[in-house]
Amino acid sequence: MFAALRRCPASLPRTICSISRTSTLRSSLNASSISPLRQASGPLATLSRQLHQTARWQQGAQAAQEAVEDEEPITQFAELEARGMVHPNVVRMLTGPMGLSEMTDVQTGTINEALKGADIVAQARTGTGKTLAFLVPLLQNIIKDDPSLAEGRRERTTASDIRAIIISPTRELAEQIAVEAGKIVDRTSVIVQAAVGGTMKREMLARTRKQGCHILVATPGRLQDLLSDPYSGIKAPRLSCLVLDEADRLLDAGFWKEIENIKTLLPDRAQVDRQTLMFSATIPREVISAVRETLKPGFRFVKCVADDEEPTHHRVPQKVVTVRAFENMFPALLELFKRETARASPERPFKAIVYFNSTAEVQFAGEVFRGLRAELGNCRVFDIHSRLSQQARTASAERFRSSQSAVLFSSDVTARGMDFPNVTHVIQCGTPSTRDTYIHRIGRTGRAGKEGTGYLIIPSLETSEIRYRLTNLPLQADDTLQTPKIDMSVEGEIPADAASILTAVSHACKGASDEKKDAVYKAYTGVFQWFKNKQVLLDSMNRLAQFGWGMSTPPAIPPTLARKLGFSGLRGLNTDQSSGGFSGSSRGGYNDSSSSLGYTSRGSQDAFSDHEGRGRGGGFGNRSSGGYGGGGYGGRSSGGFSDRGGSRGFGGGRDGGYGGRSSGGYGGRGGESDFGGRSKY
Ligand SMILES: Nc1ncnc2c1ncn2[C@@H]1O[C@H](COP(=O)(O)OP(=O)(O)OP(=O)(O)O)[C@@H](O)[C@H]1O
Repeated sequence: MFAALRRCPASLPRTICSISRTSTLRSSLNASSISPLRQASGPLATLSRQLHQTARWQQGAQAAQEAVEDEEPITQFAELEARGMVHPNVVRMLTGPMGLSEMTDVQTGTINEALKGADIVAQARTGTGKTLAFLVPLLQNIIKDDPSLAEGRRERTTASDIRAIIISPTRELAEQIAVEAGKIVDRTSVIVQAAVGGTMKREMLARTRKQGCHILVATPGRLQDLLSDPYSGIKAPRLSCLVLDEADRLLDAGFWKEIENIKTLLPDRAQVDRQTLMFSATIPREVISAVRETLKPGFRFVKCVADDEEPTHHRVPQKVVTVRAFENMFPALLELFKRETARASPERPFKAIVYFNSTAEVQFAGEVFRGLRAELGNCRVFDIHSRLSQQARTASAERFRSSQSAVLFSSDVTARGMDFPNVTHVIQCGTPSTRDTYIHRIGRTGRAGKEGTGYLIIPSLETSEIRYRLTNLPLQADDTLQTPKIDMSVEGEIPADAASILTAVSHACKGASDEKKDAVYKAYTGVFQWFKNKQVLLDSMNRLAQFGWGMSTPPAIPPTLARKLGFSGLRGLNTDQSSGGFSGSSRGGYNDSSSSLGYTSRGSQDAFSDHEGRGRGGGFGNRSSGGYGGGGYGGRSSGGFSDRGGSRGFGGGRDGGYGGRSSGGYGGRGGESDFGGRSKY
């Protein structure tokens, strides 16, 4: 019942409010009685009609508001108009062009309360309509304060009359929210502007000065810059609402300082009353504790996911594929793409987002898989990450959004809030940095009631880590792919289709730029900082360079950096940046045949034994299906990787084969590209 949504006095311990769908009560106020239109013509007649409509609506709204004060909450958008709670020019956009009728739980839980002016912290699963849950009351409250804005007369306004500010952690999300806001204000005079980093500040300012602004959607850095710039002209002296979308992210260490600075640039709340709305799919307890003092007494915590419930959607199965080693990752990805593309239908084409934990991996995957498009039925391949210009980021996002079938390789710039239509698969390569990151990423599929599938592909050395990081999630082991199990370092017979995948990936990786491989190699040292056994990590990275990328010398790590990473003195470490080239000599401590370095099949088994041993202790998800936590994959029999069909060899010495010697230089690198691992926003 809605009564479960309790008031949360700021001075009392936090109240966690749960919410459930309620039955709809018919309103005593009929929509047609609110805004009857008289026949008239000409601009004056139109203006008079609009003012009359607004005046009538205001009267109706007041009466209706009083009548419904104690009624059940509203669950249909149309009722917001019928009960006089939201202006018809807003509601009819929602129910008309936007095609919405029933409100989601989080909308029911927040819109009613936010319309009354309460501060709100709302937590609801991904893709459940949180954006409209704050946009609708925010807009209505602006109209309530200034009814002349309800009509679409487009009167001139200024850049210094901002009534609401919405802050989003990422640029793409800010732009998306601004587009959504632009839709619902369409029949009003309310003006929406977006201000995001990476775009021309001058252009934004010129546009905003010309058109004015009532609702500003911004990223923290750009907002702080605009508000603190005395010449920007951007001001919010009558600010009535502040929204923090993805609030937990905005309040974590990465943005906290900027948000605090922004608050000092806003009107004093003692002088100008302001509503604060905070939304996210994940709101840790600490966030509530941290913000309690800054919220008005009586704020509501609308929690649409109970603590003991899974935070992800039941209709999104989530599978974990464990690959033997780093070098199995891309073959597993290609095998999965091929299988899922084959299963797709014209009604439901394959559309996937693939997340990696570093920008370097995203860039490399983009290059490699663009070279493999023929294997994917020519489905489009995009990448998006913080190293692209904002223009290129926006272009990638837009192209992916409008594609029927495509793969988007992404860093966490798209992990939160992005509403790409009809994403069928979210594939996460490597364990995400936090459980919340996993939840937000998986939330890019299965949105607004649709189906979707999640895959997590992890190297076996991460098995114990995911049990630690990804608790209380419905993860299921999946060992239906062939390539994850193949030991690339030993010869053995493998099925023809798997061999063909390995060959294709091998060619594509060998053809990819050395610079990107170097960047991935260094990025791994950051991504896997948590991994204690540095020798095992280095061995695994070197296996990737050798068997995955066909390099005879692993990329170099400068001595100073090696020291910082705890890599100094490790077996197989190449610190010689000037060695330049695939010498195959012992200088880099790495070549195809050097068994002393532990790159024979046995050596690699040893490298993983630590984790395989630990994996045995627990298992994960559906243990009976095997393959996860059940120990390592067995060694291969000798005999050479060969295509069973005999058409394509996969032997160590063959061109294009794994472990083959490569020609071409591997020069020393200037600078440290992408070191530090985790992708930035
Ligand atoms: N009441 C509704 N009925 C049907 N669809 C809706 C409704 N409200 C919103 N939607 C649609 O649902 C999709 C997801 O909405 P939205 O992006 O606001 O989700 P979200 O909860 O903010 O997700 P995230 O947690 O990922 O940020 C959008 O395409 C939106 O148009």
